[in-house]
Amino acid sequence: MASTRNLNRFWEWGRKIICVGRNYADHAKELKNAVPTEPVLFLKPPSAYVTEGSAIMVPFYSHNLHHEVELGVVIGKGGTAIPQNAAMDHIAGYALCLDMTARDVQDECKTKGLPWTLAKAFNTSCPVSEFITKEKIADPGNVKIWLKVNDQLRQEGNTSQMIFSIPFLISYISEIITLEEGDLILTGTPKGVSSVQEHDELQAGIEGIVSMKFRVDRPE
Ligand SMILES: O=C([O-])CC(=O)C(=O)O
Ligand SMILES: [Mg+2]
Repeated sequence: MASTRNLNRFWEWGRKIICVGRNYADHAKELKNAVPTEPVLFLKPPSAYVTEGSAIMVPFYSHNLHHEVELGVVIGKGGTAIPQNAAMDHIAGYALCLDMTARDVQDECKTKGLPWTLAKAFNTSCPVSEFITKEKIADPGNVKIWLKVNDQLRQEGNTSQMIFSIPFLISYISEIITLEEGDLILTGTPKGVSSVQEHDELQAGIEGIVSMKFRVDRPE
């Protein structure tokens, strides 16, 4: 049955944000990580969402906040162990997303063998664009995503470079974590991640589809 709830403001639903790491070989390599043979997964809480008009806040405990531009997939129909050949039917649409990462804290977590929660899940760590209906992206496996800091191009990639495809990810994730309507999957970032400072302006887009703008700030 079709849902009567409006996914245009999916970030208000309070559902899961499931992130895929190291899904582009060029980014895995730039951080000197091995190219994975299985998806690397982590989570952000819904309190991580921030939309245009509000600032991205540098966590007080970090001095190296990185941007990671990623294509986000918004789930329209939930499911468990969704077969790859049915995966596209479970998508309601897309959003451009930033996986903001406290890289210094992540490095420390890696060294100590600790989870990435403090590096990835803080308030405002998931800026999102407006909701993009499924029809607007004919092939999510072939769109160009980009990000500029203060008008300087830092990241540019194509989702065709993903190691694990969107149908594969939906199938893989849903075998472990049941997907629900309103969930968001962040599909990983291409190379070019770099540091941002308070007062920087981030601009990002999916070529021909959407663009968005965020300012970076630091709590007093
Ligand atoms: O922190 C990382 O490098 C892993 C990650 O999120 C990504 O590859 O998008
Ligand atoms: Mg990421």
